[in-house]
Amino acid sequence: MEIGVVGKPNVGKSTFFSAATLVDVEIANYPFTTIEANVGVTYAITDHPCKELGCSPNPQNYEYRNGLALIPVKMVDVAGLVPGAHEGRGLGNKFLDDLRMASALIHVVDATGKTDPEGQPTDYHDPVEDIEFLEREIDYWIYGILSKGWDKFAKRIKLQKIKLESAIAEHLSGIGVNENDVWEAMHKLNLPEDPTKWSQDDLLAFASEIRRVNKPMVIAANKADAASDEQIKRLVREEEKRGYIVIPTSAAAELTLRKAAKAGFIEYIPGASEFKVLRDMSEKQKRALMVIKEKVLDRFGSTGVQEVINRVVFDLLKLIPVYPVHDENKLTDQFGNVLPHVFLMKKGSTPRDLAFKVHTDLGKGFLYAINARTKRRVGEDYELQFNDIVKIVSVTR
Ligand SMILES: Nc1nc2c(ncn2[C@@H]2O[C@H](COP(=O)(O)OP(=O)(O)OP(=O)(O)O)[C@@H](O)[C@H]2O)c(=O)[nH]1
Repeated sequence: MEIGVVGKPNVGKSTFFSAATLVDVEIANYPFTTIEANVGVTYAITDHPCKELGCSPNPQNYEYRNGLALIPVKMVDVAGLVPGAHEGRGLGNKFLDDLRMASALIHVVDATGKTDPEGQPTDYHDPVEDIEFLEREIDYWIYGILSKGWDKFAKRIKLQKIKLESAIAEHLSGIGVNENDVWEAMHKLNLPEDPTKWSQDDLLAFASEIRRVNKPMVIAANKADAASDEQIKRLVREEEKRGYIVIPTSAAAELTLRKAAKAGFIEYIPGASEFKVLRDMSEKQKRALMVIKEKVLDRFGSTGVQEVINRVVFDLLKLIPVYPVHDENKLTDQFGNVLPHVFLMKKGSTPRDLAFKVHTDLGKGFLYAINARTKRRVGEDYELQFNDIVKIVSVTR
């Protein structure tokens, strides 16, 4: 699972990515390694079960702070969004390759409107247009993949009576589309069962629908510190009408706060509405932090960056944190570590899905699970809940 950060030049995309991935904690057991420069680790942050249960955890694949769980998530800086990217213009191909891997997107726009479509300074450019522009780029990209050899493809499917959803899903598997996505898109548009009857317009509409289900997007209305209330209100109103989550952000403020925290000047937990000064600073540093407090934290409640990440993980991707344990009474693993691991599971997942995520053998030998909160046995049909603590009982153990 990767979150892609996209945006045209100069909107603050790099600042957003740097801020989001600047972490002052190192976790030994990331479920992934970062090898490329544009790949980083960010955190989804939410209440930890110990906050409610009064325990003291020994986290191994996440971080714990003040009752919060910081859960690592992979983030990719998707560079190269320029008009015509879908045709390979500019960094187009690299752009599309990074896009292909992303499960969800954060679209960073300049809420002040002071950046033109090519990323140059301007008096006013409507950020709403940037959002429509990115949608079009992605739509045409998917359409391009689909329409290539479509007639032949459609005839073959019809002739050989192949299931349409699975054939299209296979055709689009390179961008992470599955049969369910295809089914959803087809039914929403009421497209004919016979693919030879699909027009070019149908294909484009279908591509658009696939984009909606396969590349869900949150809008970061960046440089909010420099934007007027009116500008932000309008952007939020326009885009919420079109189904988007829009969050005012100040990536620059978040980067400054995280750097100051990393250097030990302040205590700051991403997403917080305040910070605590720990050490004496120069006048200049103090002033910079004062400005952030007044222009960003007091005005918006936070810098917005962490909220964007949390909304992507918990609302858009509908992931829920679940903690597997060995001992449902002590909430520990075999070695006595309290709630050592967390897994982000798709909402609707079952204990068996969790078992498979922990280890294939555990999944294969799955018998039942115990909900550590209720101490009740739950079966395969149980739907895992946010912050569940679960003991898996398997024949392999
Ligand atoms: N006022 C304000 N300025 C910001 C904010 N975020 C970024 N900037 C400024 O916007 C300019 C562009 O930021 P970058 O992060 O380099 O923009 P980018 O979108 O990554 O641009 P490229 O690297 O050219 O693709 C820089 O001068 C940043 O300091 C913000 O939240 N508020």
